[in-house]
Amino acid sequence: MSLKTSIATVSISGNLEEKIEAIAAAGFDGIEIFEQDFIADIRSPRAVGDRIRAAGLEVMLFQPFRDFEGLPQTLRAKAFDRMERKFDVMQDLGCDLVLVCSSAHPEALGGINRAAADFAEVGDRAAARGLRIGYEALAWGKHVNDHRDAWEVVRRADHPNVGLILDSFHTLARGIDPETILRIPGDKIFFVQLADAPHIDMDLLYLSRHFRNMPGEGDLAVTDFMRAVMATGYGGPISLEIFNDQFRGGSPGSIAKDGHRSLIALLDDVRRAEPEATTGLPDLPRHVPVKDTAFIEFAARGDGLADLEKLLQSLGFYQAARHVSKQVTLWRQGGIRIVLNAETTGHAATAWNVRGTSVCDIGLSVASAEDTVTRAEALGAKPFTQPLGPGEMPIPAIRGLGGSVMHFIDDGSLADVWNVEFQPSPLATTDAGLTRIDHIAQTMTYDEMLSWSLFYTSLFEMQKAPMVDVIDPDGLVRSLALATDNGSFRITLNGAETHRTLAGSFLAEGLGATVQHIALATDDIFTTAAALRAAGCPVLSMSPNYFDDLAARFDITTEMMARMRKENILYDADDTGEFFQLYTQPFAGQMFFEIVERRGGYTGYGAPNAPFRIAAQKRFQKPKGMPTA
Ligand SMILES: O=C(O)c1ccc(O)c(O)c1
Ligand SMILES: [Mg+2]
Repeated sequence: MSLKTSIATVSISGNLEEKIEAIAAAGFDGIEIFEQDFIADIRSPRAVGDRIRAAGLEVMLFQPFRDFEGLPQTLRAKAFDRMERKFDVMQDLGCDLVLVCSSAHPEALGGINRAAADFAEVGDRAAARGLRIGYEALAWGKHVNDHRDAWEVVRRADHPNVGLILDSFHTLARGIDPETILRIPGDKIFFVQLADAPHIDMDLLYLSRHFRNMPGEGDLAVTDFMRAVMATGYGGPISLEIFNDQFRGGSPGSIAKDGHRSLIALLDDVRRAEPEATTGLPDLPRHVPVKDTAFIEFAARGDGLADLEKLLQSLGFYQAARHVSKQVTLWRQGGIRIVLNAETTGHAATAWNVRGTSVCDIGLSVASAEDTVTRAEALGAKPFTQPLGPGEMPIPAIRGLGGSVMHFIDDGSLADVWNVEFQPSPLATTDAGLTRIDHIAQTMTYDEMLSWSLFYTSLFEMQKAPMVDVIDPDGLVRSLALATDNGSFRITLNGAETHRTLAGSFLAEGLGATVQHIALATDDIFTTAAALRAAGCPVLSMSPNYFDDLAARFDITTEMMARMRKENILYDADDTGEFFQLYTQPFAGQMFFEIVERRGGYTGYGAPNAPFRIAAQKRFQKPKGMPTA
């Protein structure tokens, strides 16, 4: 047995035809017809049903039928008539299951037995036509707003054509323990809808209709919910029902693909947590634990290349090797590798043509590069290859953010790549104490953030931190941090809503999402800062007001305050430890490097400092009308 996947038409943008095409292309088995999408279409129910089947999809559910149960007599008779009309449509569509959501009608009367009697009667009418009814508890239903009550109605209706529909949003957003699902026999669950949502304290109807998102994109325990569903022996479809304002305006194709990716990742998690569960999903390698960032590659040429080399030198890097056959150099310091690629053909050249100096490739160290690419492809990522030049090794890779590339290096033969492909230069004698890449910050539009967070969390063993708002003088930027448990790989996603923010103008100028800054770790930021100063590194200077405020907020010794002011070192602290940061001035448009020192268990990114850092950076962007210190 294999679980079938489905998605409600309401989840994606476009007209019904565009939705059908996107859903079929993304690889779903079936579709839930949200009635509004059907009513807005000009085709007959039969033509729509035929079109969906021609696209290779099954019409799995017709929904929603509202305000059915518990009505007083005249309204009740009308509801039954209305149901007969919808049965006509369903038969023409070729769909045998309708979702009845619990009534929110002001005149609906309560009473489990009254509702059960309504369902028993409508069950007979459905049976006469070979149709089935599924009852779903809306979290804001007037009398029934909990799947346990909906199940009691279905149980008492005791009709083979009447079953329960579970929706993870309604159960989890109300804080109902998903383990309660284990009391329901799997064959009485007719359909399962899945949705995640962010943890925002607001009215549930509003949260549900505007902020649902794909499993894994929000904060609900959708995996636990699905585990419980599987443990009942449920074998029906699992379907996404995502009401989301951004998705309604997004690209149908990419939203549908994200949905499919989220279901595969979820089913894989469920199978690992509940080995008895048969999902029908082909085996795939587990979430990839990232050991470290192996390298970061820039596309750079001409003056841009010379500028970047100079900046790297001032940061304590040295040119450690040269590629055997390409115009590519390797720069090192501590455990950090930065590759500068000046080739005029291939991937880096394409990136340079589009964006100029930019990060075109990120290399990660993983246990198995092959497994990583296998999992990525199963989740719908695109593999990346390009013709190998003389002396080059085939390193597994996929497409990442904004058409960039991610390569994977493991301890097998690939670990040799630096010796095989590169000719070493003489060793440097000094450095600035930088040890490793602390994090990579990628900038994108706000609309792309959920998609990329799902990309990373579904492929790698990474956790999301809560989203934070960063105030730019010209608008809001949202920031979402993803990290492995031990901090071996950290990435921050910055979503810009307008082009006037620093992040937004970076996007507009650079033609889309990419790496905006790279944070490098040091064990002693004061020593590093002194080395940078001696080497002429262009450090970003902070406003004196910033340091006055720090002195007021934290117990920092006068001596340390003086050093921080002198070196432009920013500071943050929480219950677990301390954090020191400094920034370079912007280069190549608006990229920059950050230097960080973490003390104790601090795992944040200095978010409280971001508005002041951005303001300082913007002083470089706007020569006119800006006071200078
Ligand atoms: O928001 C609603 O009304 C609505 C309708 C149908 C559903 O299946 C649901 O979960 C919510
Ligand atoms: Mg639902």
